[in-house]
Amino acid sequence: MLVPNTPSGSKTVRQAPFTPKRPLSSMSTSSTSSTSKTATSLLSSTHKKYKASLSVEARGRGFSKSKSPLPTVPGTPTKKDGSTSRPRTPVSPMKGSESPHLMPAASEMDVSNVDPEQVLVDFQTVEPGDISGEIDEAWLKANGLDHGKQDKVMVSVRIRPTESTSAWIPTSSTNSIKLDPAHAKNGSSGASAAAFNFDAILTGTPNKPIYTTVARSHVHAAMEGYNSVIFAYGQTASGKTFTLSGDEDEPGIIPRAMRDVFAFIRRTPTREYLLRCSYLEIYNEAIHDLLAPPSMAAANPVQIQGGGGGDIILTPLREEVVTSLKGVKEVLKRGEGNRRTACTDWNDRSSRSHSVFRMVIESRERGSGGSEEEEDESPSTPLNGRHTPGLNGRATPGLNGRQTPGPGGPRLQARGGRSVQTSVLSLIDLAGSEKATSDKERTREGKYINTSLLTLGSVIGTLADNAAKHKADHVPYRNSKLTRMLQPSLSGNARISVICTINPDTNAIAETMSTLQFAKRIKSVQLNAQKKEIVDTDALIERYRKEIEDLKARLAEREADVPVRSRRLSAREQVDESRAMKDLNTRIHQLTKLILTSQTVDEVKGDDSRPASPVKIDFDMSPYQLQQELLAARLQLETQATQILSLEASLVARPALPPTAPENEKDKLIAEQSKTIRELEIVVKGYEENLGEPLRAVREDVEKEWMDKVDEEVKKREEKERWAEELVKQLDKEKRVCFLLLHVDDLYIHLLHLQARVKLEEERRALASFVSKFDSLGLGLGFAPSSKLKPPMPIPGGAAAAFAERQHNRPSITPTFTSTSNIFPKSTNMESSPVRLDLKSQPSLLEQVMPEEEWGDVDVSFSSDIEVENQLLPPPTPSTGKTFGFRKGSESPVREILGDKENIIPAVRG
Ligand SMILES: Nc1ncnc2c1ncn2[C@@H]1O[C@H](COP(=O)(O)OP(=O)(O)OP(=O)(O)O)[C@@H](O)[C@H]1O
Repeated sequence: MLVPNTPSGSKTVRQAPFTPKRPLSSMSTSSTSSTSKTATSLLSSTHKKYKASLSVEARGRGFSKSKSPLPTVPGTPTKKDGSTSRPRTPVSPMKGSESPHLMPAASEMDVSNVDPEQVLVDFQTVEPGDISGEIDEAWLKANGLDHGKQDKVMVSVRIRPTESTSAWIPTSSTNSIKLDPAHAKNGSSGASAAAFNFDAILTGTPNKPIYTTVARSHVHAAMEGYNSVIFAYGQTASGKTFTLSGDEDEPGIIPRAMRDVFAFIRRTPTREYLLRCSYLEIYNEAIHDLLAPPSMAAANPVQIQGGGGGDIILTPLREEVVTSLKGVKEVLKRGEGNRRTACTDWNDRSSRSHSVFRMVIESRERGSGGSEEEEDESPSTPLNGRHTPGLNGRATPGLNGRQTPGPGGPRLQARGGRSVQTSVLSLIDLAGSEKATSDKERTREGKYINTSLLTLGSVIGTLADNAAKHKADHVPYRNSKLTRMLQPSLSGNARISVICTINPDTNAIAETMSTLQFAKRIKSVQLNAQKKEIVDTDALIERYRKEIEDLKARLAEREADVPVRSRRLSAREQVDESRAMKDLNTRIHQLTKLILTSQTVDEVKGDDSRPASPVKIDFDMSPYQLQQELLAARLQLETQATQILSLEASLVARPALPPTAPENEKDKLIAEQSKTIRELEIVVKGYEENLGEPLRAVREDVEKEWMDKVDEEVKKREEKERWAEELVKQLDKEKRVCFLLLHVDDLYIHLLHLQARVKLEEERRALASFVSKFDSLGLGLGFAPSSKLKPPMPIPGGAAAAFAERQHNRPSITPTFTSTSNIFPKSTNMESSPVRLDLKSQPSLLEQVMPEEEWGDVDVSFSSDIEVENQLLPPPTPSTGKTFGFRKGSESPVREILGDKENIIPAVRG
């Protein structure tokens, strides 16, 4: 069994997924492998627990790695977690945009925004915490591990720990590895059991020995002015990202290298440094700037342009100046957040792109700081109390005539005869070669990945052949973006260290064999890295002139070619073309200014350090170039407008999903919904065109025809309503008049009635006076009670008494006024017969309560009647007649019936 390469006594606590509960130290002691032992002893002296908080950079990716079990590899019968979580949508490269701190719109440390002279780092400015204390210099020297000085690519193999049986036998003493004979030709795989020899065979989980062995010398070479490239190559899930980035517990090569950079500066008091970082990825054969805001990165993929002498220019590529380890961590974190990773059949967070982290290191000797000349030349206040050496106004735009202009070019100025060294440290995490997966998107990515890796393989193969046979065959660098980008390094101008990661499982023998073949080929590539240094500042002007001429010639060539080419180019390519021309033009402009400025120091300094304004117009541009600029700007605006619209539409169309829903489900649903929306839009459009229009026309015709009729009907109805209203009003009026008439009738009858009474009263009085006269004359007929013997005899006052008696014996008479019509039928002559006898003794009209409302509008009241009667009648006298009282008791008038007539006598008041 393969054992992790952990030194005994090591305090490293991280456990490989395959060794869950056993301390690594105990495992190493139980090992029977001689190779492990060798490696263990080799590294034991350097192992201390790495306590630096480098985790920030690696957390995003490392977290899942440290927690997830070691994934199986292609060919493994069971897929990870039973395939339930597959396939997952790749993490969007724009993910970082969700987090504002991950994606600032523009970094203050963007190299175009800072004055390089103000961000120099030297041994005094390096924080003690930024220094790697883990490297034992003495141990390094003793073991002679400075492979960076060799002219060959340094090739190491790292074997990922496995829980199952390893098919490979590593021999650390000879740095070789071979297939277990049980699995060799005679075995199932059909592969050869021949041994492969490399610079180092590495096993185990700790990343520190890996850094020390395969990367540190190359990082130092970069600090000393050599271009250096370190990359990890291997099949998917073999441990490339773990090796380069690592995780929280085991920081990988990148974080360790950055710490080492600052440690190096701290140890080098004679120099000062300018550090710039960039981070990019190659995804599906397009290069994206991982430090640019996502929208910009998506709209402007990075282009590779060939510089003079085989150098390349990457544009537009953001470079961020870093002055501390913290700054590097932030840059790394931002870039990692934007990397494309996805869950594949074999790896939870498989890198779907090749990622390249670059650090441009410029340095120059520190000045004495005390000379008068330097004081004069450097009026600006030095950063962090340090003194910036004197300047002679010369920038260092080109190195050996081959230095790339634009991004990546030097910013530091060579001063006072002191040279500026420039080098680039590239740390590359390649995407893993893989078999077709169960997911379409992954398979498509896999094709791109495999193609570029194949191209890398054939480039390396040709280079190796050329080196072995002293040939100069064409190297197909241009067949992929990866090889095109690596061209300057692979063609010899860099120190290269390759870590080939392998999965030792028996089911991955073919892939591992292929990785080892690649490692073998690249081992034989011949390198010849040179330091890049500007020493002779006087010669610079000549170089500038030459470079200006070259650039002008290239520009003229392109401009001459434009009319023909622009017909063939797409809009996008035209934009790129105009951008490239703009770059050339800017460079010419800069260089021209620099030459002039060599005599006018202040002017240069001001121009050079000021960040370019985005709206600054370059009046030296030709009309054609300005037109191209305009076109490019317009196109960009249009693209952005379309992007905004489509983003808005997607936002609106976004279906409601529970916030807990996994990303892949959301994406899937959004995609489905967008598809449905598009289909519906097409259907609606078709409907509108084919059916909607005719239907609308028919509806309009019908509406027009019927609208008049409807109006007419409405008018008629309104008229009828008005007529009905009038009628109701008329009826009301008539009803009112009838009512009035009715009461006038009643009143009239009442008056007649009163007249009749007055007349009767007069008659009664006349009769009474006649009777009393008659009596006074002695003619009154009073009769004594009669008998048979005695006939009746007149007595004095007898007539009045007889009259009274007669009155008394008369039946009562009650006038009835129940209703006018009842009392006085129309046919009745009321004047002649105003009173009638009521033999049934019905209550008198005067006894009835007359409802006031019935009299409401008639100005007649009882009181007035009573007034009239009071005036007409004498004061009441006791009467034998029948009397009827009003309801008001003693105050009520008294009604008296006299014979056939009725009289009303007012009641006695008080
Ligand atoms: N030496 C190691 N010790 C412990 N765990 C390891 C080691 N190498 C890899 N792993 C684990 O294996 C898993 C896959 O590793 P990693 O993501 O680095 O593979 P990769 O080669 O980068 O894959 P891909 O090409 O798909 O991106 C991770 O969970 C990682 O933590």
